[in-house]
Amino acid sequence: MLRRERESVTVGVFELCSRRSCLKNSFGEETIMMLVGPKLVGLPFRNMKKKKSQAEEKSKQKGIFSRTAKLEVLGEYGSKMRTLSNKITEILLMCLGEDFGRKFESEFSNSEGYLRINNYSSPEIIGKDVEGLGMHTDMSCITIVYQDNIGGLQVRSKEEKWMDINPCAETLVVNIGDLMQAWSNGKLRSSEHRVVLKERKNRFSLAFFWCFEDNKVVFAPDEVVGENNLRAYKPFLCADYMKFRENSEKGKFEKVGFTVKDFAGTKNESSENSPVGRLIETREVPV
Ligand SMILES: O=C(O)CCC(=O)C(=O)O
Ligand SMILES: [Fe+2]
Repeated sequence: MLRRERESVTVGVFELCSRRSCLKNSFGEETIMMLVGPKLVGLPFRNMKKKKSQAEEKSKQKGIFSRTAKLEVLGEYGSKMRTLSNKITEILLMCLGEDFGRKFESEFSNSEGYLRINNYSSPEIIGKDVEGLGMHTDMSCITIVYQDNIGGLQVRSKEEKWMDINPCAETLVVNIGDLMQAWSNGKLRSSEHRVVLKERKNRFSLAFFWCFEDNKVVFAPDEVVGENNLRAYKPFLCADYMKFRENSEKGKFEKVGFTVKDFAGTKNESSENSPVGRLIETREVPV
């Protein structure tokens, strides 16, 4: 374990986010359209009591989660995701350098998880590239995605080709997000991905975003940058990057002008070609 287990957690608000007009949630009930971004669509998995009642109240008003049981199942799922996120982070740190797990675990010890239910309603027309979720990078350190068996998640390769990440039983997809890209000085690359709807069926996924706390200053430690590398990102406050992305409609899906590189890049890109990045940016992890 990377760090002490946090207090147990129960609840979050789980809402739809999609560029399309998806109006039902995965339970077939009314769903609120929300802007993309973990901070806008979910509550962190903590401060449970107060947040839980707020969430239930809000859910009742909107006709979502009429039964507490659903919240509890999702809460349990979120709790497992927290544990898994810690383990994955530890492995990533180990990939970056010897003993980095022990040295830098504290940097991630106040991270928070946000869970989002994505419900893509069946497209009216199907074509090659009907996007349920346009190309984007996640703002998180890492994201753990569960997708149902419909398929459609794609990741963009270095050669700018879309590759299918096919659903696979008992398998989760792990994406590196922008915060980790900045913290690792570009050694771990935030994956560009999207969802295309290829079938006239509802598609459902759960995305768990593991993010630094709002007031964390994101800054790659010298050892992570490495003696012979230049620093690729200026230090920035996590919350400021979230705002940068969320405050702009374009920032949610447009790659150009709205990446962490645009926000905090120093134009020193030498370390961005590190072999580590592309190899572990997206990987399926059996659980
Ligand atoms: O629906 C999916 O498979 C991926 C969702 C996603 O990329 C996101 O919510 O950021
Ligand atoms: Fe994503």
